[in-house]
Amino acid sequence: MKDLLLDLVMTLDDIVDLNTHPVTQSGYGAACRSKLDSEGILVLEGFIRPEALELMRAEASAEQDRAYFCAQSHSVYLTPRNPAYPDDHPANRQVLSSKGCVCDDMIGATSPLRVLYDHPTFRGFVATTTGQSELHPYADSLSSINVHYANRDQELGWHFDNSSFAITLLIQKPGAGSRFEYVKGLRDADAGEMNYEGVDALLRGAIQPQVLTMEPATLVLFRGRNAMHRVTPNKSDTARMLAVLAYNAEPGVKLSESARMTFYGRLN
Ligand SMILES: O=C(O)CCC(=O)C(=O)O
Ligand SMILES: [Fe+2]
Repeated sequence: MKDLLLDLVMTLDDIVDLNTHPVTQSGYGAACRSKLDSEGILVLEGFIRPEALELMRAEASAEQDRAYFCAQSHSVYLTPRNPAYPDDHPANRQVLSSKGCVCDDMIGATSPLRVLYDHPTFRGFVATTTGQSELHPYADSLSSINVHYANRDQELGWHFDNSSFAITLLIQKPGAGSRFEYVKGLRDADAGEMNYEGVDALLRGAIQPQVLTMEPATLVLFRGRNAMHRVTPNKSDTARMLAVLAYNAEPGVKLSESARMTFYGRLN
């Protein structure tokens, strides 16, 4: 029985197209790192093999009814209202985000998403590519692997991420809409430079963002801390399904309770 079970669990080789994306080779990680450093985004098309992708898609579809859906208005900076500025100032201007989320504790132990997330080779590749010496899962039971759903008219409003990098994997692409748009280097968070003029110009449509067209099976590593980005409304009846793989540079980190309540509707 145990052997039978082991046979059913996919290996890294089953999940990742290692011919196209040799994550086992340090030279590949180094090349990916220089691309991520120079462009702020790394797009690895066809990263997931078709059978593994189909398994991920079937699992994500099966869990969709249990997703926590929330709609919020928030500022581009994801910060509370700053009373020093008027409501229409870029620091306070509100945009809308609406999505469903399935948390880590609902992803099965043998899911290819979890095998990938936990695999030391994959983790080492992500560490090399992002320039971290080590990477750890979240210490809470919800935040490490998430699956996001966007149904018709659901969108992610313009924002900067708090985290230094994000890894996403598109599982299902809708028939129309859900365009990922971004402007790289629009602020310098660590220098405290918020670039209100640039943000205002983007919100007014005076700056045109870059558009990333991605197909299912594409792995994206993105530095969203200083790149303003959004996902436009889904304009079809096919849900957009996207996995987000989150790691921390240090062990023992939990997502804040307020963020867990907002995005997941629960703490554990
Ligand atoms: O859905 C995406 O492609 C991007 C997700 C994102 O920007 C986020 O979760 O912060
Ligand atoms: Fe983001």
